[in-house]
This record gives sequence, C-alpha cells and structure tokens, in this order.
Amino acid sequence: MLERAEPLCLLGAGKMGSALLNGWLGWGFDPGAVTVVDPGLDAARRTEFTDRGITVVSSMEEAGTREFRAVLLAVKPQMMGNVLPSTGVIAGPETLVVSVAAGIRLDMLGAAFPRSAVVRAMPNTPAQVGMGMTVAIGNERVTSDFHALAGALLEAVGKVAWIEDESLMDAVTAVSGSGPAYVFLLAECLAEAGRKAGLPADLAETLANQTVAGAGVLLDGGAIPAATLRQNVTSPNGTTAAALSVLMADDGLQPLMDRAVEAARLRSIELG
Ligand SMILES: NC(=O)C1=CN([C@@H]2O[C@H](COP(=O)(O)OP(=O)(O)OC[C@H]3O[C@@H](n4cnc5c(N)ncnc54)[C@H](OP(=O)(O)O)[C@@H]3O)[C@@H](O)[C@H]2O)C=CC1
Ligand SMILES: O=C(O)[C@@H]1CCC=N1
Repeated sequence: MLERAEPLCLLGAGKMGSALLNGWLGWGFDPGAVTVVDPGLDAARRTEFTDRGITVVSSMEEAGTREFRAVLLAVKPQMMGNVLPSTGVIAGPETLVVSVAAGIRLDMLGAAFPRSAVVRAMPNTPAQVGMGMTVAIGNERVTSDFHALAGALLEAVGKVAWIEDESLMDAVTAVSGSGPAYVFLLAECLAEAGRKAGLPADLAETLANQTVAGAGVLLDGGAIPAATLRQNVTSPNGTTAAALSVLMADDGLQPLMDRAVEAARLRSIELG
C-alpha cells in the first residue's frame, strides 16, 4: 500500500506527470516526500512546486543516489532513450517503477531497472479531474505488494484496469490514452457545424461543449450503455434520427473511427 510520506520521484512534470502528482497530493500524500526531476520547468512552474514543499531538481545527478519507493516516468517516449540509462541508480529492489510512456515496452523498462518492479501504464488526461482511465501491466517482479502500491498510485486519478497481455497496450493507447482528443475534436466539429448552421460562434461553442460534457456525465459509471443513451435521444422519425442516418451510414463515423484508432495503434507500435 501507499504510505503518505514514502519517497516518490516524478520524472517529467508535464501534462500527465502533473496530473498524477496532483492526484497523489489530493489523496493526502506528503509533498515533502516528492522529488520532481524536470530540466524544462520555467521559474513560475518551479515555484508552484517548491511553494507546496516539493523538491524540484533539473537532472538525475541532482536527484542523488537514494532509492525511492516509487518512480514515475512521464517523459516523452522519444526522451526515454536519454533518460533511462541515468535512472537505474534511484531504483532498488524495494522500488516500484511506473512508466506512462506510449509504446515503451516492459522488456525495455525491465532492462533499465533490473532490480526493481516495473509497471507499464497508459493513463489519460481526464486524470487531471480524477476521472482518468488507466490500463496497467506489471513485469515478473511485481509482487502483490507492488501491485497494491501501483494500484494506489494510479487509482488516485481515476479507474484502473489491469491486463496480462502486453500486446493489447497499443490498442489501449489508441482508445483511452488518445481517446480524449477524439472527443474534444467532436466538440470542435459540433461547434463548427453549429456556426455553419447560423449560430453565433460563442453560442455554438457553449452548446457543443456543454453537450459533450453532459453526455459524458450520463455515460459515467457505465450503468446505462452508450447505445441506450443514444436511443433515449432519438425520437422516431425525428431530428436525431435524421442526423444519425448520416453518422451511422456505411461511410459514417464508424469507419472513420476505425481508421483513426488503427493509425494511433500503429504509431504506438512505432514509438516502441
Ligand atoms: N498527454 C497525454 O494525454 C498522455 C501522455 N502519456 C505519456 O506521458 C508522457 C508525457 O507526456 P505529456 O505529459 O503529454 O508530455 P509533456 O511534454 O507535457 O511532459 C513531459 C515533461 O518531461 C520533461 N522532460 C524532458 N526531458 C526530461 C528529462 N530528461 N528528465 C525529466 N523530465 C524531462 C519535459 O520538459 P520540456 O517540456 O522542457 O521538454 C516536460 O515537462 C509521454 O511518454 C506520453 O506518451 C500517456 C498517456 C496520455
Ligand atoms: O499522443 C500521444 O502519443 C500520447 C499517448 C496517449 C496520449 N497522448
């Protein structure tokens, strides 16, 4: 389990790393136990962290050689080759290493951290509001204690599903990792279509955003399937049916989404 003051290290305090860090602090984790390693932080971001009692350093050398209880790797996949060789020193047999980098496989992570338990995870940005969806898989060093620790770290920002077949991770990345972007694009397209239908731009944007947000809340929890929620909007021979006859045509949204998800899945494989 996660104790509130065990030493944690976050490598890469960008969008995903910060979302997880905020989740841990919101859960009650001691900021004084957190070290952030990020060479790119500007003065304002650095102060934001240090004001909360978090230690911020620019390099692994500055982080020292202490072994952390948990290390979260949240740098770009393209940076992992640079970062991994210098990180082994902060991870020992009692350390859990969690990587959220798209495409970076467990065997690569395991080679960089041969003494540590390693979890490969794919979260998403709704983690920023505690509504994340993370899929995770551990290597052979992940005992039940490490599994519980990883679960606690990841559940601090939303739901977690564990898988046992790593080959699914590229499709996971394409669906839930990248998926929020598809939904935001849907909101943008809906607003644009509203503008083209004659609505003032700000009203069109408000209508589209609130509609997507409200529909998301209806979906939350999974009690009512998406198809049922869709049918609840669709009056026989009404306006929704007219729109859905376009969106659900043979050349409608499904084949487009199939192609988009496949492109993301292939890119995830390439990143590895
Ligand atoms: N954004 C998303 O929706 C998701 C992202 N991910 C994964 O999370 C990871 C991070 O993505 P994201 O948060 O979007 O990216 P960001 O660019 O927002 O964050 C990466 C951070 O790492 C910093 N950084 C660069 N080099 C180093 C280094 N050597 N040591 C420590 N920190 C470093 C960057 O600084 P600088 O900006 O100066 O380069 C930046 O602050 C990626 O691997 C991505 O695949 C996973 C799921 C969803
Ligand atoms: O676009 C990316 O590569 C990352 C991984 C999933 C979401 N963002």
